[in-house]
Amino acid sequence: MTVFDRLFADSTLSQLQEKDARDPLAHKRAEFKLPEGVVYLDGNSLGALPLTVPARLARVAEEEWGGQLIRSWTANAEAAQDWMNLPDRVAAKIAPLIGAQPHEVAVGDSTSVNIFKLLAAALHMAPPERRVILTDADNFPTDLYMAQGLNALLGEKYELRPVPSAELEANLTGDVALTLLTEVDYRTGHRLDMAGLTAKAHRHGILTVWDLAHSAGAFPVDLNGVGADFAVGCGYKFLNGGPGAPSFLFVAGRHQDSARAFLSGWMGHADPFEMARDFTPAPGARRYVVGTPTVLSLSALDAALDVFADVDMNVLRAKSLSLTDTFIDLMEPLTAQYPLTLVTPRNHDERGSQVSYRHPQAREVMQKLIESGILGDYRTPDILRFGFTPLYHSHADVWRAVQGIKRVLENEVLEEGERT
Ligand SMILES: Cc1ncc(COP(=O)(O)O)c(C=O)c1O
Ligand SMILES: Nc1c(O)cccc1C(=O)C[C@H](N)C(=O)O
Repeated sequence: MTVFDRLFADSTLSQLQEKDARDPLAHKRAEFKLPEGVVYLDGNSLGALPLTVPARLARVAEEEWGGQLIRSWTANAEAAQDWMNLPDRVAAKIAPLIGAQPHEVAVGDSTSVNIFKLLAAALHMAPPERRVILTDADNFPTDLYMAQGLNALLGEKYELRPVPSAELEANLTGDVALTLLTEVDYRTGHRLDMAGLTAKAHRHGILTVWDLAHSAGAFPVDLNGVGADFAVGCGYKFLNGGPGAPSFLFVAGRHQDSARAFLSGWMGHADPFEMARDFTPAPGARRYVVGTPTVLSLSALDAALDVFADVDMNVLRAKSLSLTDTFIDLMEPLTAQYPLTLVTPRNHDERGSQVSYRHPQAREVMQKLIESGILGDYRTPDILRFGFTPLYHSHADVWRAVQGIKRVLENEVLEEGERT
């Protein structure tokens, strides 16, 4: 780097630091544990640890489990500490982040399992002559696999129709029973027009199942505002609930009488301890809670969600766009010098909170980046993916990440022995 380069780089950094000084969310970083010397750009895969979580887990383990033992299922209900209603309390915290009412949200199981529950409910509601499940050809594999598995159970009655995202709208036709779409593509970061697609689907009598894995906690989501029918999302990404955190599902209030919970477990019963022989669903989305709530992981997610209590999601979105714009701008010279291609749309409405590039040696580049403390993701076949979490990233972090990427591209990956 020449003296002039350094001058330019320094002034860029100081401009970014000025932005950070004005950042209304800057104080949130202190609420997370982030290791020194690491730029963590993987909160879209596993969110960082909120500092309140370990103490909460210790309390649940030592006092509620160790001390109260089985009484904790119902003890301290007045202080909202009974385990039995923990899934509903967590649902009530997620609801405002996704534009839902608390009774429209259930928390528990994995995203995959919740996709199965909602596909089953929606297919059962759809007119029987509609035989197509429309999905994005590049949807996350588990979404495709769950649809394939359910269809096999239903005797291959349906056609799973995967189409490129640009052709989704044209494929909203009268034979389609439902759409199964992920709002933000896990590889490219491309964000679908959820409002537009939902409205058009409804005009054609099609139900919508949205996967919000890369949306919830990343920007404001307004499920009721767009009239969505069903949705699922992950607890461990932008909601920071920890590895394997329970997932959430959403069933619009207007569908709750007609949608059926086919995985009808006793914890979704209106009165589990009545021990009745037949399933009577609990009111609202609670009927989709299947078995015994996973108290430890629900408690971690419950504590993690408190981070959002004082966060205006519109401010969070503005910061996310500023971080991703900054990253794209700083990376621009590198795309001219190296075989890097931006695959995330520059248009704000068309992206989530991640930025991705294609690179022919993406796997090796990401390996080197991780070794140097810049933690992003490699995704097949050639994607470098960087997730930005406005709660704990600064613009200076973005600058540091780009300097690190530049160093790796300059020094490391193109050595002959490492070519694949
Ligand atoms: C779009 C999408 N859906 C679902 C999942 C995960 O599902 P599960 O929580 O069942 O592993 C992921 C990531 O793991 C994802 O990116
Ligand atoms: N869910 C994951 C896991 O259990 C282990 C490792 C990574 C993940 C992921 O989050 C993958 C992810 N959904 C993705 O966006 O690629």
